[in-house]
Amino acid sequence: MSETPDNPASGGEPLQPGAKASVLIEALPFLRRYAGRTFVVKYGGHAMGDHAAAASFAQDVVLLKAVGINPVVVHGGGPQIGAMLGRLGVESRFVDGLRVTDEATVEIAEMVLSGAINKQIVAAIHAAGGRALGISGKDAGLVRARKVSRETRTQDSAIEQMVDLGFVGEPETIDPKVIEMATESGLIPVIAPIGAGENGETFNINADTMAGAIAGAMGAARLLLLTDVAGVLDGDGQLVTELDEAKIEALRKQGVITGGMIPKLETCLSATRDGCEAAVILDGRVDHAMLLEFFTASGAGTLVRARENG
Ligand SMILES: Nc1ncnc2c1ncn2[C@@H]1O[C@H](COP(=O)(O)OP(=O)(O)O)[C@@H](O)[C@H]1O
Ligand SMILES: CC(=O)N[C@@H](CCC(=O)OP(=O)(O)O)C(=O)O
Repeated sequence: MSETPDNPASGGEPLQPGAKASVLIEALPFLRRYAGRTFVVKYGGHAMGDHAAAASFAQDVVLLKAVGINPVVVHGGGPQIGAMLGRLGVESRFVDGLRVTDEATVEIAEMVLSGAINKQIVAAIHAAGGRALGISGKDAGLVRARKVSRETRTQDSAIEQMVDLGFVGEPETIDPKVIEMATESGLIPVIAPIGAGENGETFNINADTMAGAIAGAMGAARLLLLTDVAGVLDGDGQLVTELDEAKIEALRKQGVITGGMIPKLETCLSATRDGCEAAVILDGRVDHAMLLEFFTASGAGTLVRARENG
């Protein structure tokens, strides 16, 4: 389908000229505020969906770049790693949202993340008219990782025990020079959540954690976590539009925040403590979710800051 101004790739009725002008005027304060700033976008495996969803995501990223914002994409691929492990007959399990990663698993995780998915996203950005550079945390010393250990409770024991997660890592140091070089050259960095350890070993890093560490180290204006829910929901299933550390703690005590949302919110808090201005959890399945978040006054999803007005 050809993309003319009156035949947008996203479909729908063309806007009247007056409405088009209003949309652009509404975006003006946001364009002025964020020009030249870095937005770290975490694109999760669940949010990737089908070809159309990937194309819509890529268009948003290219548009951000075109208006002078510097998008940095960090991607996941948990479901896709799971599918490949299944095809190869390798069993997999999670502890507190982290995949227990033995030698065979880390090899497959790197192949899926740095190979297949990274290049699919690069291709989608190129198809949308941008230029992307696909790398992992291993490239140019971007992420030095260290091993993660977890204390957890087994079903039949009340005692916390250390669980060896194998080659699961977390960023220890970040050297964002390669990101800055790419950005200054007009490229959009697309980063797979794989890092190298002190002795050259490969570590599998949770993609939220990777994105949060990069956003914090770069002092990003925003960390955007695209997932498969509208944002953080309260006990009545209603979207919570703003959260700080105290409110998160209260929701946790009520048992409202569970599963993958716990590490996600921890990532948001640590990124904002480290220097990222704010994090937003939003629904990556919604067409053009990022544009709705950035360029409309009402925003979308849940905005997280370490402190209220922080
Ligand atoms: N209070 C909450 N609000 C929204 N989602 C929640 C909440 N508590 C737990 N969740 C769960 O967190 C999930 C998102 O985390 P996760 O599955 O790790 O996402 P991703 O794979 O995109 O990183 C949601 O699909 C939902 O099942
Ligand atoms: C250690 C660990 O759990 N790594 C993740 C990396 C991918 C990821 O985080 O992908 P999503 O964002 O799509 O969940 C994994 O192996 O699934």
